[in-house]
Amino acid sequence: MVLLSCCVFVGQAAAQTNTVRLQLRWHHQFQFAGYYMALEQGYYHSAGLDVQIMPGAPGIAALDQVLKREAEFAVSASGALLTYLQGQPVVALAAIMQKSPSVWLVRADSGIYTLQDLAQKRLELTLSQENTELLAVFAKEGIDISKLKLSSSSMKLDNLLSGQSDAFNAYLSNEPYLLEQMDVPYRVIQPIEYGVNFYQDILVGHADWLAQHPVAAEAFLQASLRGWRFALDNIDYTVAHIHQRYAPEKSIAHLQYEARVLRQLIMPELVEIGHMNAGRWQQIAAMYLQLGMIDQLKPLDGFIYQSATEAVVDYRLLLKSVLLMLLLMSLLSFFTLRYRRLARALQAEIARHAQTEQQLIERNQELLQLASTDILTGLANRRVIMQQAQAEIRRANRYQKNLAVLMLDIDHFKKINDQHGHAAGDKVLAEFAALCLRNIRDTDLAGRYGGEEFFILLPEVDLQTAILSAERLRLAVAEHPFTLSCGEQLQVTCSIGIAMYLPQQDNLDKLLLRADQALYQAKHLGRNRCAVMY
Ligand SMILES: Nc1nc2c(ncn2[C@@H]2O[C@H](COP(=O)(O)OP(=O)(O)OP(=O)(O)O)[C@@H](O)[C@H]2O)c(=O)[nH]1
Repeated sequence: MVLLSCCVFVGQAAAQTNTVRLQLRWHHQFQFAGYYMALEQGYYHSAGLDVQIMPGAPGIAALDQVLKREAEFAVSASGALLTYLQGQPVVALAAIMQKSPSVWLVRADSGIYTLQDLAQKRLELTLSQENTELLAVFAKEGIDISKLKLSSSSMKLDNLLSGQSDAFNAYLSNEPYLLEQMDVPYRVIQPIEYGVNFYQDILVGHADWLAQHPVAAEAFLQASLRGWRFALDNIDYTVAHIHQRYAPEKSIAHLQYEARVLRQLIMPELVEIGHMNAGRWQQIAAMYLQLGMIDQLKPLDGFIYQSATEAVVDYRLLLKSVLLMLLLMSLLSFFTLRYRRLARALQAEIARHAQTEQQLIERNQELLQLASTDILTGLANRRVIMQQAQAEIRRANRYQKNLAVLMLDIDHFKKINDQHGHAAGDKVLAEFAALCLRNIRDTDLAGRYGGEEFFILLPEVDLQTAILSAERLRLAVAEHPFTLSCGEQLQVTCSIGIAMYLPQQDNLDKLLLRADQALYQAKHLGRNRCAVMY
């Protein structure tokens, strides 16, 4: 809705045609090239403006024409600020020349080299507020202006050439060329060399008119600046047009000279054409105060043009911003979707990796289990039970704890295999292992030593307890009915050798040997019994 109304507003602004008069400050020449080109290139027309460009002439003060409402705009000088400070409703819209072309022109044979040299000489000056910088520079150098020998300018170089005047207020882009054509050597004394640097060729308007026609004012300004950009980018074309259409009395070479000099003063490569700096205007105002041309300073807000159609410009900016925002949002959405898709894919990949890792861990655990477990009985295998025995020996040593071991062997196991088959033997072995586990403590460790031989570690158990445990185990086996798969039940007994770890003087081999000897003794004594080897 806002966008729609702003478009309508802009459209209306362009649809109206305003007649506008521009008063130049001098005869037609390249000095006003931008305005001619804005007209010739149709920039004014596109902006809904019907522009009439009026040349200046001796006796016509461009700024006065605006104040008298004889023109809507004028090309004036920095002196326009003085007019404003004196209370006139003048507004500066743009400063075309960043450096002023106003200079004192003297003959090379005059013996005049400095501003001080000029102080005693006869000076030809167009006495207008537009030329105040040529006087300001004297004041800045501490030279009393009231003592200067000023005479009103003849506007021609004749007096300078004949010696009736010593210095002539000239435009850097104009009179020097004429002297060069006449082969008259000359010198210029520029205010800028003495630190006085006024803007020059200021596009000004009447404050009231600007307030009443904000859209037309802004359109005129922008079209004019566009015209200037075109003119400076196309000097040959512009010069030819000015020569043909406006200033046939000026040669192409003269216009080219003018264009070259003014381009250096406009400085389009360094400064945006028309740029005005409030601080610099303040300095110019301060100089007027120093010269006694004004009593006091005042804010320059009313003098420096502020686009009253900023709303229009803002709407355009808003439109651009909204479009930019939409573009950014689209890009953001695109990347967000893409990111989400990538994130999902990444999450799936991570989950897949985690699952694979888990499977690997489980597989490793299985392998570890397989490597450490006896498959038939589920007990620790010989390698593991021996490692555990070593660890328990170290612990018993370090903490001075008891450690008992039991070596178990099923009696006449060969017969079981022989009479009932190897599978039946396996079943008995598995059931025997389960019986062992059920009859030892959680802290005890059981393993298959090999064949029908088993090994049990009893940490922190003294001999008495070891004997009781072994006996309990033996009885449990003897009383347990081992049931074969065919349903037949077997009575199985076992013999158990008991040995105690002897701190400081024992090792695993010696301990095992004693347990084995005890087992041998138990077998030898008739089986189904326990024996101890000390
Ligand atoms: N079914 C089965 N038999 C095994 C396994 N490991 C060893 N054996 C058998 O166990 C029997 C052990 O016999 P022996 O060493 O003569 O001892 P025994 O018959 O138990 O006699 P004593 O130990 O003197 O009471 C052998 O026949 C082995 O083949 C096994 O994993 N499964």
